[in-house]
Amino acid sequence: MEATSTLALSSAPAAARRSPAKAVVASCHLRNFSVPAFHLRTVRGLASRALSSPSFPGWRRKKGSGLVVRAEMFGQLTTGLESAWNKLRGADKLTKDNIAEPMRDIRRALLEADVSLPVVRSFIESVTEKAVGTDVLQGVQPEQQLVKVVNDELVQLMGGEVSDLVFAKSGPTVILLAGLQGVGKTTVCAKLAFYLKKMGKSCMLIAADVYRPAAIDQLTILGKQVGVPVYSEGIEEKPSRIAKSGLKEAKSKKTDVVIVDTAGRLQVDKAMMSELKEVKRAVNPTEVLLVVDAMTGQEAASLVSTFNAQIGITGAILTKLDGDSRGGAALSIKEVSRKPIKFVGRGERMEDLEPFYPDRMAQRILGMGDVLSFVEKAQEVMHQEDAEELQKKILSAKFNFNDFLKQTQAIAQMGSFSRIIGMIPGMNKVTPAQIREAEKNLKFMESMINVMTIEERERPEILAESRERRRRVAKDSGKTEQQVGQLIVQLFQMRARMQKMMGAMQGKDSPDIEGLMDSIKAEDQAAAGTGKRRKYGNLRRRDLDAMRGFRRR
Ligand SMILES: Nc1nc2c(ncn2[C@@H]2O[C@H](COP(=O)(O)OP(=O)(O)OP(=O)(O)O)[C@@H](O)[C@H]2O)c(=O)[nH]1
Repeated sequence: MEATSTLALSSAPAAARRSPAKAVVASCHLRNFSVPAFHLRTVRGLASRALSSPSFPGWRRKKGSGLVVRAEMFGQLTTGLESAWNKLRGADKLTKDNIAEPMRDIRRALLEADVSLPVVRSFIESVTEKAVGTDVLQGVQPEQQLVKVVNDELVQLMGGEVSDLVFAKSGPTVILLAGLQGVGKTTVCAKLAFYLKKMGKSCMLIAADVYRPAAIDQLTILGKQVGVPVYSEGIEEKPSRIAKSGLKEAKSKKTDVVIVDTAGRLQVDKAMMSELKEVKRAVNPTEVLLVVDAMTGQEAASLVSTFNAQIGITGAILTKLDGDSRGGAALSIKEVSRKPIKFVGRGERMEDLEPFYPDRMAQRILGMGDVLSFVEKAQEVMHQEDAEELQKKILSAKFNFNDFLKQTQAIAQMGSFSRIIGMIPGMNKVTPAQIREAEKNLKFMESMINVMTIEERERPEILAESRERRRRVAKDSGKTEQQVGQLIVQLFQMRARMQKMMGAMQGKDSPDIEGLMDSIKAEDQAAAGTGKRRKYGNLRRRDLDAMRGFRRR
């Protein structure tokens, strides 16, 4: 990684505290990712939506106050590492003496994250050696230099490069999945098929878990859900025979990829291993992937070693990363077993399986978000035309409730809020409680939008001007008139913010929304029964003008 990118990365969290959306864009630019401009706008739009939401108190707290809450995924490790950087504040270069204490913090943070001891030892050794031996670059703070060394070493520790699935040169690619009970094997079968389908591959699932009848039903249901055929012969036949016959059928149907689900056990035992060996012999898989649960920490890494020694595997799939606040498994698997993590599961939904990118993971561990995954998710759910249309609307101050709903749905399709937030630099410190609150708030807003007429959604001005309409929306959605009023103000605030950002990005003068904010605050405190209040309900003339696209500014 170049020095400039380190600087960009290091400054991203600070910038994000001021403006997460800007930081996302800046990170993309500075790090020289070839992200198309309209996607950047989409990202900015999504981020600004979040910014405008009243549900992120941490994002709009007063100037100078810090975010004080912990990250969800890998939060413990991120916080531990932060204390290491802080110890170097004020130093002018990295020396053996001044990095001793930060290195102790890093060591402690890694051990607390359940990274295996030999891995921690060699990591600390290597970071120390590289940090002390490096000349501090002009304009780079020593703590930033250390962050860079730690980042590079974390990437190496997790395998350096992304490890892609290998496909057979001819005939179906066979992926054999193994793993202990309950780690998420059956779910991964379907998630993987869903992922491969998106790549344009045809798939078939083979139900070779004959010990748990429910596993066959579960696979059949999930197969239907993702639109992939499931081959099964019930529980009487031997798994190796089922796998062989399934493969024969897949060949006859010219299926690209066959995924074999096998039985799990509570712990490693001889019977499971010999059965797996038999299935492996029967289908000669291209990939043998061990599914492990991230929450088991370094235990997952030793399981990968054991399975590799006994049956020979090609890689691991790490599930339940969404519930793992420590990170020991992700950091130990490659180093301990020499086998790469190929995919990670980050939730229960079919779309919650992603390739494992060591560099992105390192950035998340360092609290710098995962801009690329965020952009990719946005690209998946936002079509180019939608993004361009949205941009036009933002520029002409026509962003309406339909766009609001569309974006809310796009965000929902991107996965849970916590995942999205975790991907934005500097935003990994939003608490789960704040995220839940945000989700609740969106639902609350949606319920009011759902009862609006088509015209009202398209032209929110008519709602702002008619107290009758607001009353009706309030009544139909079971909310108060004031809540409907607030929602309308919020939409216009959003317009204002988006325009402001667009203006800033294009070097134009940006409209001042502070006035609008003040008037809203004043409105909240205004006594009922004033002339203006009677005319516009709880909205004022100044708000309305601001809403109509800053006509008077
Ligand atoms: N939060 C979360 N839950 C997951 C993930 N992957 C799987 N699960 C859940 O874990 C539970 C067990 O998953 P299964 O797919 O049934 O596990 P299995 O390994 O096939 O279990 P056996 O067939 O008993 O060996 C289910 O409730 C899944 O929804 C993940 O990445 N995140």
